[in-house]
Amino acid sequence: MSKHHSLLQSFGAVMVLDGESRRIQAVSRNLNKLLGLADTELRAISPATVLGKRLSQRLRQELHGRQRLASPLAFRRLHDTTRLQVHAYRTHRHVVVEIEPLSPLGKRRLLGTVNERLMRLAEATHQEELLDYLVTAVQQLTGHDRVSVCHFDSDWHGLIVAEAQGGHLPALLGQRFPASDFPITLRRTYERHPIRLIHDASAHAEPPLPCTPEGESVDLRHCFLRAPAPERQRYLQRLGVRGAMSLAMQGDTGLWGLLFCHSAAPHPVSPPVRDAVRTLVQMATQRLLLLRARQEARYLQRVQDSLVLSTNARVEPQSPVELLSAQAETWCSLFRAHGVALWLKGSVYADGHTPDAAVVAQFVKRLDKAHRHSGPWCTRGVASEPLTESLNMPDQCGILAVPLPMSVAQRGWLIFFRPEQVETLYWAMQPTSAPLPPVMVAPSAAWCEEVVGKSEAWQRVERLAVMDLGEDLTLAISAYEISTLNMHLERERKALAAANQRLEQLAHFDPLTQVWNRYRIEQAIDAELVAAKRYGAAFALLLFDVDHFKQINDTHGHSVGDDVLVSLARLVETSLRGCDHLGRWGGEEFVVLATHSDMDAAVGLAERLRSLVATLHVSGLDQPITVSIGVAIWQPGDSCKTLMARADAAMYRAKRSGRNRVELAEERVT
Ligand SMILES: Nc1nc2c(ncn2[C@@H]2O[C@H](COP(=O)(O)OP(=O)(O)OP(=O)(O)O)[C@@H](O)[C@H]2O)c(=O)[nH]1
Repeated sequence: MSKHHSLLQSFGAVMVLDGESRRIQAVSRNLNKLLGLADTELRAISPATVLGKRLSQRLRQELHGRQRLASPLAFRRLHDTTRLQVHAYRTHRHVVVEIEPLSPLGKRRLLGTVNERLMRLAEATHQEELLDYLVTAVQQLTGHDRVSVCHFDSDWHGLIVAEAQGGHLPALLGQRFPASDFPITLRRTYERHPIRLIHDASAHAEPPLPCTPEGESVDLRHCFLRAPAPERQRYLQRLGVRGAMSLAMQGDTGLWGLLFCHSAAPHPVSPPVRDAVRTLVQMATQRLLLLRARQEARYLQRVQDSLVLSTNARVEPQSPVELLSAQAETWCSLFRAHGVALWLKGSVYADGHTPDAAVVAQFVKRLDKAHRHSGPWCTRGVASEPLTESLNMPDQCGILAVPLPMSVAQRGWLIFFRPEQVETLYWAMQPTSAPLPPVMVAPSAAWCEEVVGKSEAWQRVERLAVMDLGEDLTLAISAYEISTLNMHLERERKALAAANQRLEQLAHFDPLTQVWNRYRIEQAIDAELVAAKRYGAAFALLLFDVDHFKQINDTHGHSVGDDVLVSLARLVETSLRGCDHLGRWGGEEFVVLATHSDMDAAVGLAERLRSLVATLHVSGLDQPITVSIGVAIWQPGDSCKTLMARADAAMYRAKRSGRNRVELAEERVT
């Protein structure tokens, strides 16, 4: 335990009791003065002599099983007008009682003033207004020479953001205190004891006097009256400060800042004023957090408003290139960036000031390895960051990159770039490590430093917002990929349908005449045979053959022969009923399947067709075209083969009987 942990400031007095709070084991030297006791009396006192019987009993009760008094107790000693305030807490072995005089300040008046200040604080709508009002109000209450608010940045450097000046100390507004001024142990202390009062930094600190022979050193680390550590004393001296009070401004994620009250001369602050300042600071901090939360919410809303992508994308999906060219400007202004790149499946899409595509790809490769989790990655010093220092990014200083979880195996990246922002920082006091310039400057003189090679810092809210944007973009790109995939599928489906149709055509139609081929007409005949067998519905087959076709071919050429076949098929097909079918049986032979037809109807149809064909005129052919037709009527027990054989025989009979005729097939002998 370092020595100063058992030294005390003298603006109050301390009594160290045993663990039972029954016996005094040590007191501070000034206790007798505070209580108006003779030095000789000190050795013989008990808690009851100091506090009175009732209060010492109450103290024992309240500390029973508790670490500290819930709130201070006030008392007045017999025959004495001074009111005193008592605080007490337990250490490992002792109970430490701190006693301070209460100034006869009009408590009512103080309350009224504090209330009025609180109301004003609660009405502030901007951080600057709020803090300016806070420092002014605190200075009026405590009378310190200078009251400042110091805000910590993410590196724990403190910037003085508001200040009220009484004139005796130099201004610190806009200056910074290095993080080394606020070591972690000091910051932790503020979590436990949000207020620190140093009445006189130069005052001689004293150890408590042991009152019993076994009196041992007491740990006064948590004592409000503890003396400042020697290094803190020196620090304040360098600042020209003797009286100091500081209060923690506790944010939701840690210490937001500190409120400092400094005076060039020793400066006491009575307990009620301290309480009032503490209330004001707490209220201001709450208000501050609320204002910041509102500001962040407004910013996030703006980012949300720009996230129409996913909704739009569902209606009209855009490609990554389209997305980027439509949104890059908005995104860059939201994230205060001068360039943005989108890395997807090995391709880089970029807008604004970005490094070369090859450099982006290299960066992504490293990032993918080094940064496995789903949150964003950022730096404000590309050249000094191990991941990026060897990459050629001359125009970039800051990078904010968010992964896009496109698939389990592969991530895309959305990357924002910020330029360098040369910043002049004003530091409070010369650094102790730096040698002093030959001409002595006041040790408290500020010095300024130009910070190069850094971009503006990426704010917490920006890192949150970029995750929203990343998610939205992932959705938009996935929607686009799905729609492109669907488009391909649709195209393939159509191509397949067309191929199927072609296949069907080839399989079922005669390529020359476009009427059914033999295979298809046979299928139709078989189907008709099944129906006829089941329902007894008669049907007929008409087999016809062009007369002297060889001679047409030989005389006029094959192509005229083809024309004859095509014209004939067209003519016959168009003159048939919808329920009858025409098929090419082979060569110049055709078959008509006449459904629901008995002998009369079939012969009638054959005759009609025969005379119709005789009227056919084909260009390049001056002779009439005639056909010989054999008609076979379905009989129970018929197959396609037997029916066709009968029709064929009838047709040959027609040929033999002089052509251009219809012959009815003989009935099958059963
Ligand atoms: N142009 C053309 N000719 C074909 C086609 N298919 C078969 N032929 C010809 O049709 C002719 C049929 O002749 P034949 O079987 O002797 O009969 P025909 O000359 O019509 O005599 P009859 O039937 O007895 O009146 C042959 O010369 C075949 O080459 C075809 O698709 N186009």
